[in-house]
Amino acid sequence: MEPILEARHINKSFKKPVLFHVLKDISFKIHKGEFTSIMGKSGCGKSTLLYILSTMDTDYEGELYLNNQLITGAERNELSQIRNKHIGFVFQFHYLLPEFSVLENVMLPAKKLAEKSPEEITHNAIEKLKVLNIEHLAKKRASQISGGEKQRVAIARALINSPSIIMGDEPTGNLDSHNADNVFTIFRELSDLEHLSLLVVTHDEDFAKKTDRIITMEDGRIIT
Ligand SMILES: Nc1ncnc2c1ncn2[C@@H]1O[C@H](COP(=O)(O)OP(=O)(O)OP(=O)(O)O)[C@@H](O)[C@H]1O
Repeated sequence: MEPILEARHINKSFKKPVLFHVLKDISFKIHKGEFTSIMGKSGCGKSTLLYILSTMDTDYEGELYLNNQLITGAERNELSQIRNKHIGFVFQFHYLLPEFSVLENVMLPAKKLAEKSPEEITHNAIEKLKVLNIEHLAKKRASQISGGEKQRVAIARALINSPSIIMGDEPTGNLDSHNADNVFTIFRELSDLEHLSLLVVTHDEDFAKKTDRIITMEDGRIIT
């Protein structure tokens, strides 16, 4: 099976305040429909790696492939287009625009991509809200909904452009156990039913144990 995402020999160093080799020869593949978690002690390099995998940081050595396309070395505009189209993000903090409605928040990445008509984008956004069982919140302002609901809106927003992969940085880190379980169940279904790939950095061992694979990092390396 072809990988959705492949990292080949990724190395990264921070130059300041002193030279620090933070990622050391990281190589792995993520296949279609695979639900993978990344674990490791604080400071081992998880967020730094996710930043590179998500194409936000281009200052590294090695190669990164998305859908078999080499994206290392791509120009800023091209990278931004690739990111909007193929990668969905869910963070610890939802970063919704509080004064915008739930529907408008979900539509934003599709408007940015500008490939579809406003009618189509609205239709797709409502479909995503249905998938996440929050259609009834469409007209509410993001500031008026609960933390668990906000995270579901953030997931709907991550899905709007039908990405190949969802990347999460501590997506349940700010949620109580009930809402964290809900997020896990949503991710599990996206993986099992929609064959979406998911790559999630987490400190939550219970969450990680239920994923298909755990990548464990230590001191900038993958150890398992
Ligand atoms: N811009 C930077 N300049 C220099 N050092 C940095 C920079 N960003 C991160 N680091 C260092 O790189 C190491 C890895 O940081 P990173 O945030 O990737 O760790 P992490 O595994 O995600 O930690 P946590 O679980 O606490 O979020 C840490 O020692 C951190 O202090």
